[in-house]
Amino acid sequence: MLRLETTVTRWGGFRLKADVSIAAGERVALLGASGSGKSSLLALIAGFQHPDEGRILIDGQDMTMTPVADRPLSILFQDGNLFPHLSVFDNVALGLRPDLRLDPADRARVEGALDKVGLAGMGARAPSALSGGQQSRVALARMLLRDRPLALLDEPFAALDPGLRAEMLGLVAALCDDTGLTLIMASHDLRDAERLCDRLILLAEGQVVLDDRLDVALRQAPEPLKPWM
Ligand SMILES: Nc1ncnc2c1ncn2[C@@H]1O[C@H](COP(=O)(O)OP(=O)(O)OP(=O)(O)O)[C@@H](O)[C@H]1O
Repeated sequence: MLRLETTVTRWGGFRLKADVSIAAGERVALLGASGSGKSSLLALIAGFQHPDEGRILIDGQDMTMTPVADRPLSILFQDGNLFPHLSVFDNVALGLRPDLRLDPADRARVEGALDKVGLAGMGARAPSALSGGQQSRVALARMLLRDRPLALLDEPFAALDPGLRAEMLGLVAALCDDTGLTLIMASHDLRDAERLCDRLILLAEGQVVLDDRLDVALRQAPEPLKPWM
């Protein structure tokens, strides 16, 4: 579903190199120290940045220079996912109709998505009237409606307490099970990765230093992973 064909990207002294294939339905955790290149790699896949060398293929199509909006993916960041001046309902509805022109069937789908993430009846509220966990759920409901086959998550729940974080990761896992979503999640936390992902890519200084099934990596505990265990 996704192939980074020897992409090389340079920013000043930093060089990010990736040669990675991800199959449909895989759930990949991108782990690495601060500054190792996790967000940069996601930005490359999303199309916010373009590589200096190599190609990015999605479903066999060369999308190296394709604009963000034309790539078949949705993105969830740690914050800044919601528009503060729009209601919760409208924030979710944007996933379906960016112009917010909704017919009754669309409105029912938005209500359905809110229901699915446990926010039924909260559509009229402003995002500021929700807790951090609830705000994450709104962003997740929008992702659900966007219905794109590839989801990029950049430490989306890092600001939440451990209980809520586990709950949100469980919700995303259920969503993946339901829809066969392919997922790539940047994280600092191997335990978070374990809750959701089946594959682990470890980055260090812009290079992939480990790429394996998560359960195998946890069992074998190779040297580069030891500090994370
Ligand atoms: N557009 C850019 N312009 C200049 N430098 C950039 C740009 N994008 C990324 N970098 C550099 O790339 C390096 C990797 O940063 P990146 O944010 O990808 O790391 P990270 O692993 O996501 O870190 P963190 O866990 O702190 O979010 C940093 O040195 C950063 O300054």
